[in-house]
Amino acid sequence: MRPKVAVLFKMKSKPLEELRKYCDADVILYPSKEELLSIIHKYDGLMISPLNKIDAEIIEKAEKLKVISCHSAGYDHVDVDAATKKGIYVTKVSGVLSEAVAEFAIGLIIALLRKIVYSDKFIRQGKWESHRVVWSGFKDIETVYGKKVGILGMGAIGKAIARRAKALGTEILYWSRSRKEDIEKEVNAKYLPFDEVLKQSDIIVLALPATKETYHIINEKRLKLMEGKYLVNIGRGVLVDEKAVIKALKEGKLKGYATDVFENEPIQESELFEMEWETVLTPHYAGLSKESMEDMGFQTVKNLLKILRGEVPEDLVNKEVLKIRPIESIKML
Ligand SMILES: O=C(O)C(=O)CO
Repeated sequence: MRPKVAVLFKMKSKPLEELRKYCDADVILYPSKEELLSIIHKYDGLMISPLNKIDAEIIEKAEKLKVISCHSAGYDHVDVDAATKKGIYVTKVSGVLSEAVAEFAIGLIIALLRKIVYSDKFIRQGKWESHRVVWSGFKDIETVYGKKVGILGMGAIGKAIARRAKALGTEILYWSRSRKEDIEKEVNAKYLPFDEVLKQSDIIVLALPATKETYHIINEKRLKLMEGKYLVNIGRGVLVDEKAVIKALKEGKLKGYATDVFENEPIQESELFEMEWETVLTPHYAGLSKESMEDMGFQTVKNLLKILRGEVPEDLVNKEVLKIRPIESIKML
């Protein structure tokens, strides 16, 4: 029997065609939790985006499920412990998104310091009455050139940001769980303790995954080390205590916050919306481009098919699952 797979996001057509060569695939776009709870028992495989939350309750009902293939580098939207206990393999994608996300991070940095988003709105609202309103009204616009950029998290995305930031004429400081001598050599990046990166950088970029250790890693106490600096987040919303960031922005302590990610997504209202000069906000799409989405779709399909063929993919997140349900016992293709 062909495996039955549910695709819960808008996947590009070519990878979907590839999937359909081997599996019966239902595309069910962003179902509610209730909807998912009522259908999950039918599926051998699940393909999801970061906006599809798969919690322990859903996993409990997933009687036949063997694999959850994430169409993302992050996998914090899946209860991986619950999946492992049930013998469900969880995979992510690696590499294919790094360039797209890094490019976006640089876009956020430039937009934040040069107020590009603010100015666009300014013109559209008919406020450009004279050159004077801009030249004497727009205060504290800063160049990126010559700044110190502190990158927190030096994985593939962090490195891709470092290369681009270097080309903008900045100095690179970084912290990561382990030293990355390759990037130190390549862009002369300086490895420092976490808090030193916060203290010594002008622009701090979060490129960390969401884990128990990184939850609210930028909190009220750490924001005190960041007075007069800019913060850019292309990791996950939960890396920052959003309330503390809002407070620091309101008090003029944090100079600006540009983020693609939020503590609760999709975000409908926030005090951040009112701070048009100090913030740049985008709806979690740093990885989205025609090129990256297709590459990512193929990798997500490849990971899923590998597991259904009884093979271990490189991008397996929960290696402990191999002891709970041996991979050979899955073989459906
Ligand atoms: O791949 C991910 O985890 C993303 O959030 C891309 O924006």
